[in-house]
Amino acid sequence: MPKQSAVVPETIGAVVAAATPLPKPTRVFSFPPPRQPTREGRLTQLELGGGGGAARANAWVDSMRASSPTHARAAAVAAATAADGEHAAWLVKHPSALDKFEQIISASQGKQIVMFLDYDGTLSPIVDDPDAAFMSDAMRAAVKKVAKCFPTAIVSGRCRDKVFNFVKLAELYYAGSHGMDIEGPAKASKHAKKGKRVLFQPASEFLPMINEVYQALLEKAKSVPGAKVENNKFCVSVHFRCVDEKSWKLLAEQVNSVLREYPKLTPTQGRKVLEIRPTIKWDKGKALEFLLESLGFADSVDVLPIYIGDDRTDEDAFKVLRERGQGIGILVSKSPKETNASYSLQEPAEVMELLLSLVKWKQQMLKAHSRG
Ligand SMILES: O=P(O)(O)OC[C@H]1O[C@H](O[C@H]2O[C@H](CO)[C@@H](O)[C@H](O)[C@H]2O)[C@H](O)[C@@H](O)[C@@H]1O
Repeated sequence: MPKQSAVVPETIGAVVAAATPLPKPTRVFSFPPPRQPTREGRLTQLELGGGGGAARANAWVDSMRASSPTHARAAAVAAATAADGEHAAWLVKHPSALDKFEQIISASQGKQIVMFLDYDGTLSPIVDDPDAAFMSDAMRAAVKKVAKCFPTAIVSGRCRDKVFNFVKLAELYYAGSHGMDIEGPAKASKHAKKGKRVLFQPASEFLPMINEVYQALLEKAKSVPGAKVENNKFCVSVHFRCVDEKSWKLLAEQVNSVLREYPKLTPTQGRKVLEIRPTIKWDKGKALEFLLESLGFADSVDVLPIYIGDDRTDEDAFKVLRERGQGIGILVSKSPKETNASYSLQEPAEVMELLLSLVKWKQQMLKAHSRG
């Protein structure tokens, strides 16, 4: 009986990565001090098929198939017992944040909680049409309450304006385009004047290139029924969700053919999506650090960042928290996945439950404090 295996982010990359150096990142910014980009979920053009053509595009399509819920479900039916065992073992390593609420609360003793929330799959359910990924009013109300208690930021792969139009809460900070477009606080920032919000866009020089690639991908995707191309300002998403699986390879090859002309762009795999972005050392993890610094917590031990996300790109943020040895990463997933997060939640409904529990706890603390 085949064992259902966790989806390892490096699946696509590992085979070719050994032989393929990362493309040289272009330096377009100097904050914070650059580190090596993570390999997780990031594909070089060669891995996508740019240097080897069809064989590597096949490898990528296989990876997307293996990680698609349809196939995960089929495998789960075939190996239900093994999968249950595996899930139980995974939950021991990444327990439910709801079950371990007391543990989370005790980690926050004497510290300022700062909330970081991914959007798609975390605050909103995954749906076929990316333009219809609305969050519920109840979720919005929960996020609003959270933001009254703790500084709160949305960190999304979406274009910042678009994610703002979904969330519609002016009191939050927003990092769009996988953190490449940040509207953050200026209070404690060295980047702008006191009291004002600042914009930080480390990939701004890529704007013309991204627009060009968006147009080219739009044109190419026309030949693949169901394909959708989304302009996320500093990156572009090519959606496979509504494409017949038989045509995934064709779409991957179309993406290849465009990217071959743009060595400064890198594809990353998300949930039935390929995200094309500038090859710079910037990601959701860097955005988290930037926002913490802007809030005045750069080297502080008195802060507890909590990051909740569901996707491979969120791993960059989980990794930063793990490396800092500070903060709590929570992965939203119904199935076992290789992750740097410490805790898990199954779906957006559980995210909402956790947010409301945090609000309730904070309100009780304030009440107790005011009573003396
Ligand atoms: O960082 P996120 O806020 O999670 O954004 C990542 C991508 O999310 C969106 O795509 C995903 O959600 C869609 C709507 O549910 C779904 O149709 C798609 O298959 C998912 O990949 C968004 O459309 C992308 O642009 C984001 O990059």
